Amino acid sequence: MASKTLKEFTRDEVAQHNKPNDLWIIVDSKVYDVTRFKDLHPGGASIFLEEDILGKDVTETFYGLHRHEVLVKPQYARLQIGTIKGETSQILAREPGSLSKVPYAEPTWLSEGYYSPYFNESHKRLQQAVRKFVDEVIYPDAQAREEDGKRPSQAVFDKLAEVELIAMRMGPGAHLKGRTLMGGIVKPEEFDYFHEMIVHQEFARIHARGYIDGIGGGSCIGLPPVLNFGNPELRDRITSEVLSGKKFICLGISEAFAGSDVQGLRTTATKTADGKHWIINGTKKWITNGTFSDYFTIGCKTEKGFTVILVERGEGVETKIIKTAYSTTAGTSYITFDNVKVPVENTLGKEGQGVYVMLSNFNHERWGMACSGAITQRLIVEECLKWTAQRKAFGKALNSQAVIRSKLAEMIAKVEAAQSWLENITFQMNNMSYKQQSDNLAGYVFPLNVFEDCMNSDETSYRSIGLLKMYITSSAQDTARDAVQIFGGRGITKTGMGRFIEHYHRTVPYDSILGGAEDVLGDLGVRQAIRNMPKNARL
Ligand code: HEM
Repeated sequence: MASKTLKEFTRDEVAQHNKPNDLWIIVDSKVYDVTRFKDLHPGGASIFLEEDILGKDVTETFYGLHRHEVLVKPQYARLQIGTIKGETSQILAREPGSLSKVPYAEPTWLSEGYYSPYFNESHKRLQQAVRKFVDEVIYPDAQAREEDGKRPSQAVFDKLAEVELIAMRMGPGAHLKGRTLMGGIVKPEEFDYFHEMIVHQEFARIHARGYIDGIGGGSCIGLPPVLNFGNPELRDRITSEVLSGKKFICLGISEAFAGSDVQGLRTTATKTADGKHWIINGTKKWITNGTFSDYFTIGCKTEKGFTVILVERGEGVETKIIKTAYSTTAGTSYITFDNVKVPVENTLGKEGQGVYVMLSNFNHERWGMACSGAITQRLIVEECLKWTAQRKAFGKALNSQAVIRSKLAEMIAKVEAAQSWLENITFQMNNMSYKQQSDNLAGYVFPLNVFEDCMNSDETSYRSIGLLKMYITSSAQDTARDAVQIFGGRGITKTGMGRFIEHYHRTVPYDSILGGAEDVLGDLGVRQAIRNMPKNARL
């Protein structure tokens, strides 16, 4: 609207423009000339010709049918010709980087007037900067890519790399050393799991589940084995390429033949006669980011057992897209390896000990998913609180119905519980060594039947990350179902008012399957508790 001078009108003046060939309306103290637009209106022309619309204030009707973003789009914003004298707009689009004032739309630590024992000034600085970055850089690309299904734009990866967000998404550690994080607002040595939680939670605010995986789902799980088990040359080269956003890596374990059952995997790696190379044959399925990855951290069967090997894209490697319920922007792929020759130096960890390599990042991955799962659920609470306040049915706001309030109560309680539990676990992680985290928060889950013998004999784990993730993903599915009921037909429609609800409901099962299926994780948590029952405990 910057180029157009807006005039001021009285409500009486607007009311004069009440004919089909001269039609103005008022929305939130702004005056729109919709004379020509009415014939292009996606909701039809006839609705503008009603007595209560022609020349009238239609704010309430408008917000019962449209998201505010409609008026912000340039093609519709230009319909505004003026404002009402002496009035100011009440409804404002959220400023990039700002916090929501809707109750429960933000976790307690970001809500005005509340306190938290966990977060300090550097956490707050990071949260503000990442939220602005997400609003300005990631959200627009995420929404466009969800539409066209293409991979996230390289320009976004370049910007992510510039502020070291790709590195921060890997969590605290040596890979952050010497890097300038978000323009220097957090020092690498002070970066802890709460900082990482902030990054995951802010990223998850884009209402685009496939895109979240598209901008780094593969590297978050494919790079750690290289970081922790690759030889120094390999580790440094690949880490630098991936963290600079120039190259991409993914983790390939599951196959059409087997997922959790590693013994059932069929991809083989056989050594050449001179012992210098592996020859890899086999397939992988459901590999996030596979279609655009340059590197593949894959599980193979070798003479000595399960082994993890890094494969570079080249002769014999083919990737093709798998269409899943979420967007192809995640690059979910089917991969074939036909006689792929790989130097033995690309072996990650020891031959036959791939299970340790694979398990080493499992807890971290699950916890990361719990971070984003807790926040996407919260976004749905915000959508529902807004919708039930602005939508009228039987002459009253939806939230005046007890049955609606009861659903909202359930949703709010779940999301608050999820975040509190997550923050507690994150605090434990910050204060524990890696071994203590494995012993006390995780235990091995994948696949229990085969690798029971891998478990630490001194394991004391019973505050389980697995149970936390199970709770978040199962309550998320309840919330998705309730939200669809609240939004009705709009909750199953890909455009308009309920589009984020439709998206959430369609993609919410991802978190309950990826990184450990919900039931398996729940069972693991209870088994750990049972194993840790004191021998002398009696009623
Ligand atoms: C400046 C004024 C308006 C603009 C720019 C506008 C724009 C739009 C757009 C873009 C849509 C497509 C759905 C969406 O993306 O949300 C739509 C749908 C619709 N609009 Fe409007 N509109 C305006 C005013 C109105 C008014 C005053 C009414 C009510 C009398 C109305 C009734 C509808 C209806 C019934 C639909 C279909 C909604 C659905 O499918 O659920 N519009 N409008």
